[in-house]
Amino acid sequence: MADDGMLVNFDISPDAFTTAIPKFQGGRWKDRLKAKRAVEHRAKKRAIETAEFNIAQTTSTTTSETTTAAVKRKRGDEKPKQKPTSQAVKTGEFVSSLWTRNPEATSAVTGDKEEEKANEPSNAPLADGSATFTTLGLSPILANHLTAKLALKAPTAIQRSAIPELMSTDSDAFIQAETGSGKTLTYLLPIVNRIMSLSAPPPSASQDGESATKQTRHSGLYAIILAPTRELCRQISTVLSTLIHCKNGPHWIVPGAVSGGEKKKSEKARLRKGLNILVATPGRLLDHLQNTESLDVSRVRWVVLDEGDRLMELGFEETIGSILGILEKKSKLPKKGEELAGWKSEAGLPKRRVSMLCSATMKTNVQRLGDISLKEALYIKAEKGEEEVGGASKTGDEGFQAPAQLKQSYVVVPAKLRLVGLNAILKRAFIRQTASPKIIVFFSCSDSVDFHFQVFSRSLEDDSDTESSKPLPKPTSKSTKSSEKDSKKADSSETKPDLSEKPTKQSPQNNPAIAKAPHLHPTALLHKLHGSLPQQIRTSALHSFTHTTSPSILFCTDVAARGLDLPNVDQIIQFDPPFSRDDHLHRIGRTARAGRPGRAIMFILPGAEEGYVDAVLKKCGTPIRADVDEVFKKGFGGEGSNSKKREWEDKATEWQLEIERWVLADKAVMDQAKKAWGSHIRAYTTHVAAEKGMFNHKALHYGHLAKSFGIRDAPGDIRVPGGGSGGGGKGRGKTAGSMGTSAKAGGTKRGLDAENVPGDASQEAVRKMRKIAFSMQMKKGMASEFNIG
Ligand SMILES: Nc1ncnc2c1ncn2[C@@H]1O[C@H](COP(=O)(O)OP(=O)(O)OP(=O)(O)O)[C@@H](O)[C@H]1O
Repeated sequence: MADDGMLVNFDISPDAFTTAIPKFQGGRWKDRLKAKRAVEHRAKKRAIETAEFNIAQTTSTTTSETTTAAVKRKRGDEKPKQKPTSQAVKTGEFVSSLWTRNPEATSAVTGDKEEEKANEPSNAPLADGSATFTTLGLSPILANHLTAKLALKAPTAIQRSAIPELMSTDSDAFIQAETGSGKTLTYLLPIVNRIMSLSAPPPSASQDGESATKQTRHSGLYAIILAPTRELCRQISTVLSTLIHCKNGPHWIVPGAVSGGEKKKSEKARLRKGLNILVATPGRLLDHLQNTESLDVSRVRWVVLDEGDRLMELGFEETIGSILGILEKKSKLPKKGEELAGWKSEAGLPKRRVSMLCSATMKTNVQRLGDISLKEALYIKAEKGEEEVGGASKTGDEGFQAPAQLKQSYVVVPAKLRLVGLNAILKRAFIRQTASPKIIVFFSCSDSVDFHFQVFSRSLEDDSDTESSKPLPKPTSKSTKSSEKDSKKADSSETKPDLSEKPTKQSPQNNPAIAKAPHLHPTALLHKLHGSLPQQIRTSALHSFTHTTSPSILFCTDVAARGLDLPNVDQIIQFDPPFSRDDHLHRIGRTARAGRPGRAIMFILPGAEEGYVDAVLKKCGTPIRADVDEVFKKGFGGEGSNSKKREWEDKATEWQLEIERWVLADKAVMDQAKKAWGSHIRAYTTHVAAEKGMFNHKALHYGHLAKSFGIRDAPGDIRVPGGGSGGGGKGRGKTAGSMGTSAKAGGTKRGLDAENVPGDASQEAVRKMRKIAFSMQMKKGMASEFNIG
């Protein structure tokens, strides 16, 4: 039987409800009440179990339309003809079947060609011998360090195109290359090499006895690198320090980071001590430029804007404009034609301040950033070499693809089956890979990350002597040692990098963002990352995900989508769709880096969302459509074919019911599930206008979606904690369309609640977005569509 698509249990044993509750007489009233309640509780529990049992029994049976129609509740206020006995389960609560009333996919299955041979890598180091680090013009010390110590055999295509140019030019540059192609080294190597040259003896030294000028951390701040997130700042600082601390290298160069997440006082102290290269988030840098007197920017030669489009999306345009204005004002670089005493020793550096903009994608906003930060810039691209910016064909982003070796796929999964689908895909990944896989799963909002983290890290039924009850493994000895070494380095020596956060501050054992996932794999470690987590927890979770030797999964929002270089990620799962084509490219770009293989799969709802395949996925590669039945079959195991009873359907149903019971049993979990459901819907409304046709929240089936969060209540009965009713209307099968705007009104939108944006970036960006959104709302009288995830 069904209610607008929900199979409701009418087949519950009459005993469950008709068993008379005995009258309790005698004794104290408290004891009588206790005994009565115990009996009522047992009766209720039995009813739920019977209901679930019946559902499990009927899942594989096709429910005939005639039967369902007879009991289908009409929309609107009309009462159902037959009062569902499922009220015994709980008023407003329904146990619906997973396998009925699901919309069908409209596109055809391409087949499960996942094992097909991958294309040749497009972002790998060049294997044709056309270039070495030495032929690019780098000093033998650096070149040797790259090959011998860092085991980089050859430059990548973008490095070959850009490094020789950046070694000699005083021109601004826009560097564009696909994800994982080594853009960080592309801009860092020329900067470090040219600063290094300051301490090398001048070419005339042997004849006239001139020696190199002694350089120290006080010689000047030569380069500023701006990145949108703290994680990225930290990552760039680490790469920088590995370059500087090479044998016979430029040990006097001191890099440092100011990106928030620690006391401003300690950042000020670090700046006062003197730095030669500074990595920063824009907000924090502007703050120091305005308030830290000891920050001397008069000799800055390079300003790098890494992840340019993301900087713009986060609303940093104004901040960057102000930073560039201050740098211009405070600069003491000789003007054109001027020869100032004391500058001769800096002959190897650019004579003017050079700006560089890096991005894997190029949207209009990056061009806008180029307009405010670049002058007569070189456009450097991996394939075609450098050309002047401005050619129409070079500025479109249509040509930008995912790395060629990345195997892309999608699976069309109806809303009700999303949670079991995720379980199946994760299990399948562990079955497929014998070694320790690393998997990243992207969600649209932090509440959803939190809920799913709880689902997959819940303990086993009897976990007293199972793996899951054991403490988390300590980080590998190698990583522990390196962390210790890092902290010692940063603390002890003047010439060592000043990384602002140490992963060792929050040990994995007591980090709430790291847990075991015993249901997926006995030794799997589950991590979570989103902007609402404290910085130390985020840093430690990322460190654990990167260094653990156990199978490892990361549940995250788009905070991990850009720039992060997490080694050896095997698979990306886009459980929630990305918010733009660029987000898609950046998310899947966390795998298949520097020539490594990788795979990415995206969940798509049947219907309008399938339009995303032609509109976006096919423009970024050649995606195949995975067979959803195969996914379930492989993930849950068991026999079955389309004509016979499918064993995996029963297994998936059992699993889903277990989750629903688990959600029901604990109010905190239930609240989390409801919050996640509400936030998921709100996030869905923030897709960019151009994609609204495919991601139309009015077409969402709230009831089916609730099931995928383990919630049995009808949408109208779901009270989202802190956000009122998620539904706004009564009825089980309400779609968003019939619910007006209540889902939006329930709380902050995805883009405005800082969940995807870390640190001071978040605060600043969110403040701005709120301001803009507010003024837009005032103008339009409606919610605007900001999307800063
Ligand atoms: N020449 C090289 N040979 C081998 N590996 C390299 C080379 N250059 C860089 N790498 C490695 O490639 C990985 C990706 O580099 P990087 O993070 O700079 O990529 P990216 O182009 O900035 O990517 P994204 O656009 O995603 O930020 C890093 O692990 C880096 O160490």
